[in-house]
Amino acid sequence: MVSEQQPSAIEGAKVLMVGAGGIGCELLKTLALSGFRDIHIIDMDTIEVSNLNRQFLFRQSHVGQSKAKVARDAVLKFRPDISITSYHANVKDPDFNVDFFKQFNVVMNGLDNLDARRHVNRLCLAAVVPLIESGTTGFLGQVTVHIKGKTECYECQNKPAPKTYPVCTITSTPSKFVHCVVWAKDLLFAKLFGPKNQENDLNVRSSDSSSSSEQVEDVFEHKNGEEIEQYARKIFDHVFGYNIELALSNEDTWKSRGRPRPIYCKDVMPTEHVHQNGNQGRGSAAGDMASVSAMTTLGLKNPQDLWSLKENAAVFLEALKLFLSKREKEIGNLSFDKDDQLAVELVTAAANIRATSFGIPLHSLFETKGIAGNIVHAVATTNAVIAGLIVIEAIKVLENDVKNYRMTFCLEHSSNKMLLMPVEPFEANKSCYVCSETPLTLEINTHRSKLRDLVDKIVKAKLGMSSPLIMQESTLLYEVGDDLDEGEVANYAANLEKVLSELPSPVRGGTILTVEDLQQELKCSINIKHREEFDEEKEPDGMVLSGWTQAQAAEKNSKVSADNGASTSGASQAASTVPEDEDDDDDLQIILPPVPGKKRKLSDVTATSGVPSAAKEPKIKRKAEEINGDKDIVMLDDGNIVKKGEA
Ligand SMILES: Nc1ncnc2c1ncn2[C@@H]1O[C@H](COP(=O)(O)OP(=O)(O)OP(=O)(O)O)[C@@H](O)[C@H]1O
Ligand SMILES: [Zn+2]
Repeated sequence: MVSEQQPSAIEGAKVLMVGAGGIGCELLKTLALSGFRDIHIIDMDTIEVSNLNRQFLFRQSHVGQSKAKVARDAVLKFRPDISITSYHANVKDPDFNVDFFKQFNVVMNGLDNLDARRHVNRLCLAAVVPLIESGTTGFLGQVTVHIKGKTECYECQNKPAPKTYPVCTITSTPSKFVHCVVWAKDLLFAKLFGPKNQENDLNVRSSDSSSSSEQVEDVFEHKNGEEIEQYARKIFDHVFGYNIELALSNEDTWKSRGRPRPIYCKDVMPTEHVHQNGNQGRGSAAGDMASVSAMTTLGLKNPQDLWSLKENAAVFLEALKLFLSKREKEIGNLSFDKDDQLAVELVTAAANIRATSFGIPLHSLFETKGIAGNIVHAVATTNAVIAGLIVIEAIKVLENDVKNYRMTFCLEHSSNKMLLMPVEPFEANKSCYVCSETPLTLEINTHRSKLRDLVDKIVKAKLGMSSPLIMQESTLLYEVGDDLDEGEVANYAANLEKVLSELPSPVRGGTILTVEDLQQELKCSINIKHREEFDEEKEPDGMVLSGWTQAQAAEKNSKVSADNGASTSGASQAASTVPEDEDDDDDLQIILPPVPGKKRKLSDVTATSGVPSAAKEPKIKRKAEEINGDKDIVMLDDGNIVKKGEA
């Protein structure tokens, strides 16, 4: 595929890479060795020891240094004649605006989170710069090409929602270890260390009891003067003893399942023992967060060991006490982080104690960390293959070889003897609010919901805007920015706390709001529909946004997620999730639909001057198909590789 013209197209190109991690290191090396001479690279992170096994441009001595800079320096050693510009920064910084993006011929992502990917997608659309997007998860990976007016944008297809579990399985009837981990991480950890007064299903469970809800609140509150040891034991007894007794009192639940066993602290962990082996502070100097570890204090060394119930109880109490004594300032603002040793220790111990109650096999800290952090171990070879494919697509883009653009999926098991599946890019989704002007509809209780709810749950969380501006006709209701004067800041802060119908320019059913992010140059209209009631389980946000294709992952009466939000290495577009099935195994599984359907060619898209016509082009893109008569090549339903049973 090398042609006479390639060298000049490549040599004259100015390209931007975002992310210098697993894919990024491979990509920078491949770009440099393929003849690219002007490469810019943004990464906000510093090098960690855990990166060294696959991010081969980095060495032990680089730990703590900027990834973008070290990657640049490493590649310049073997290609000193080219220009590499590094930025140790977040791609969402305002400096990287549309004008910044306009200087590049192509942008390539090697990111690990949806938020940054969406942001780059919007800037590329606004700057009209081609984007090559990528992701890997273990052996799975994909590379997709997004060019305004020619292909779909990164957000034309919904991204899979994280796997969710029915609330009652997590709070009352766990049957797998993952249920205990989700309980420990999303309910218990969040209740102990997250924002105060949050609605939490631990409360729901407890308030089913005859005790007043006031008493329940008191259990988690660490009162002034209450000894840490006493507090830790009280929490233990409440969540592993009392709450299980409560669950048992609902006889109907246990007619067809094994009854759980309440576990009280005194039964497994006599007071004297805790005092004797308790927090002796070994290796956990105050102020040095990384070394605060219950395992270290208790002399437990191997993270792959299975702990006994007694050891789990000791770790639970010790970890809780260490949080209260050494990390007191963080309490109220913590969310579970797989890289936080003490958090993983507490969650492992809590999940194992709960698993013991329910007769579920116990797991080591190493295994629990993988489950809780949604970790799929990175495969260096997948990253290398994906980086190679990115460069191949970048070259086609630079040569305007439109007919040969491909998205390529990298599979774990061959399908029709193929491990790499090239697929013609899809046309843009006409109802995509990002790359088309389709208005959205928001059902909301305008008498109850505040502007803050709309900003946090819809504009930021769903629409992915970081610096939003909200307008009702010509009245600005909300805006963020450095250039606001004090009066404006106070005015917008006051608006946030008002219910929609009581805003200076009231928002009611029939109102059309304009929501805009100036940095992303993205603007969309939201038609407001007033609705009185929402189903707490199915519509936990108390509002429903529609107007473009909805996420397909089944919500299944659940708001408890198995994912902590940011995927690790993120073959986000390829990796879908499935609703929980009690019978599913924990293997990754790729689901290929039957070969069907009509094929859709990119040439059809370009033939309509970049405006795909629904009449000419039936909706066939979500089906597997043959391409160019090659029967060995199929594409995936929804462009998704479905990972089964991963949590
Ligand atoms: N908003 C952002 N701006 C700049 N760089 C980003 C942004 N978001 C993510 N990145 C970078 O993208 C890279 C993704 O690389 P990778 O998936 O290998 O993750 P990692 O953090 O290096 O490894 P792991 O998550 O497995 O510990 C990281 O280096 C990360 O710093
Ligand atoms: Zn789109």
